[in-house]
Amino acid sequence: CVCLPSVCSGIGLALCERLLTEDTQLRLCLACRNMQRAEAARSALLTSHTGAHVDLLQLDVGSVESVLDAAEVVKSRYNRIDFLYLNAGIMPNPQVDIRAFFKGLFSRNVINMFATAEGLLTQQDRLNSDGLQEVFATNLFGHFVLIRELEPLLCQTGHTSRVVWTSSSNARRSAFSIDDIQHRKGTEPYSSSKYASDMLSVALNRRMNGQGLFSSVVCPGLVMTNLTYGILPSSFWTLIMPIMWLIRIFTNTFTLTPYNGAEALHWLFLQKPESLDPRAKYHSLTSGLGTNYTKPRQMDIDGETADVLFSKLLELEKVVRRKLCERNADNEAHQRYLSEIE
Ligand SMILES: NC(=O)C1=CN([C@@H]2O[C@H](COP(=O)(O)OP(=O)(O)OC[C@H]3O[C@@H](n4cnc5c(N)ncnc54)[C@H](OP(=O)(O)O)[C@@H]3O)[C@@H](O)[C@H]2O)C=CC1
Ligand SMILES: CC(C)=CCC[C@@H](C)[C@H]1CC[C@H]2C3=C(CC[C@]12C)[C@@]1(C)CCC(=O)[C@@H](C)[C@@H]1CC3
Repeated sequence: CVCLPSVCSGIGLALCERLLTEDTQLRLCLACRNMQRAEAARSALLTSHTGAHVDLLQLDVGSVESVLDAAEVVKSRYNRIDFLYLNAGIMPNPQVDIRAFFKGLFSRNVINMFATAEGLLTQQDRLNSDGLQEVFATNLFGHFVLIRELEPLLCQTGHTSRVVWTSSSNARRSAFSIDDIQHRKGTEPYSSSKYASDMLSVALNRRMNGQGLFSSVVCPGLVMTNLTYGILPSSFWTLIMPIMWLIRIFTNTFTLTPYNGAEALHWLFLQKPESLDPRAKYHSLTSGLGTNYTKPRQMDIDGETADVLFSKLLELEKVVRRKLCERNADNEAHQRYLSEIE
C-alpha cells in the first residue's frame, strides 16, 4: 500500500503521523523539494513509529522537469499507488486588507470572513522557470502533470485508487476565470488556484471513476503552519492567539493545529471511494470543546467548465513539454560544442 503525501511539514506531516498510527503496514513515500527537511520529517516519523516503512522522494511540484523526474523514480520503485495526497501549496507575499477586516468584524458576515478570508487577502505572484505563474504551477499544474504521469500506477484493473487535494475554503468562483486559468491578471492567485483544484477534482471524477480513480477535495480549516505564519508577523500571531482560541467557540473552522487540520484527510483514508460525493468538499472541523469531525459541503462547480479546464491543462502540458524538450536539446548541443572545443 503506497501513499504519497506531498510534503514534510505542517498538515502533511501531521497526516503522515496519523496514517502510520492507523496502519502500521503502510508504505509511505514523502515527496519533498528539500531533502534535508524530508530526512528530518522521516526521522521524526520513525521515532514515533519504529519499523515504519517511510521512503523519500525529491519533488519540486512547481517545476515540470522535477515532476517528470520524480514520476520516473516512482514508476521504477512501486507497482501501484493506493493514495496520492496532493498537499503541497504556497501563498506567496500575502497582504491582509486591514480596513476590510475591521469592516467585516462588525458586519453580519463576520463568521464567513473568519472561515474563508473572503475579501481580506491578496497575493503577489511571479513567473517560474517554466514561464508559468508560480502559484498556479505549484498549487495546481504540477499536481496535474504528476497525476497524468502516474496514471498507469493509479488506474489498475481490479483496484481503486484515490487522489486527495488539500484545497481551501478560500477557493472562490469569482476569483477564477476560465479565460485566465493561471490568474495572470488578478490579485488572488491562491483563491483562484484552489478553486481550479476543486474543478479539476470534479473533472477527474467525471473522466476517471470508470478506470478506478477517485478524487476528493479537503479544506483543513485555519491551521497555524508556515503558510499562516507567512501572512502576519509571528509576534502578532502570538499576541492574538488567545483571541483565536476564543473565536473557536463561534466557528468550527478554526482547527488551529496541524493534527486537527489533517482530520478530513485522515477520515477520507478510512472511507470507501464509492461512498464519497464527487462534488463535495470535505471540511476538517473542530468544535469549541475540541472535538474533531469531518463534514461535506457541496462545491459551487459546473461540470462542463471543469471539463474545459481539464482540456486547457492538457493543452498547456503539451506546450510546456515541448519547451522542455527544446531546452534540453539546446543544452545537449551546447555540451557537445563545449566538449568538441576542449
Ligand atoms: N494552514 C492553513 O490554514 C491552510 C492550509 N491549506 C493548504 O494546506 C496545504 C498544506 O499547507 P500547510 O501545512 O498549511 O503549510 P506548510 O507551509 O507547512 O506546508 C506546505 C508544504 O508544501 C510544500 N511545498 C511548497 N511548495 C512546494 C513545491 N514547489 N514542491 C514541493 N513541496 C512544496 C512545503 O515544502 P517546504 O517544507 O519545502 O517549504 C511545505 O512542506 C497547502 O496546500 C495549503 O494551501 C488550506 C487551507 C488552510
Ligand atoms: C484572528 C484575528 C484577530 C485576526 C486575523 C485576521 C486574518 C489574518 C485571518 C482571518 C481569517 C484567516 C484565514 C486565513 C488566513 C488568516 C486570516 C485571513 C486563510 C486564508 C489561510 C489559508 C486558507 O486556505 C484559508 C482556509 C484561511 C481562511 C481564514
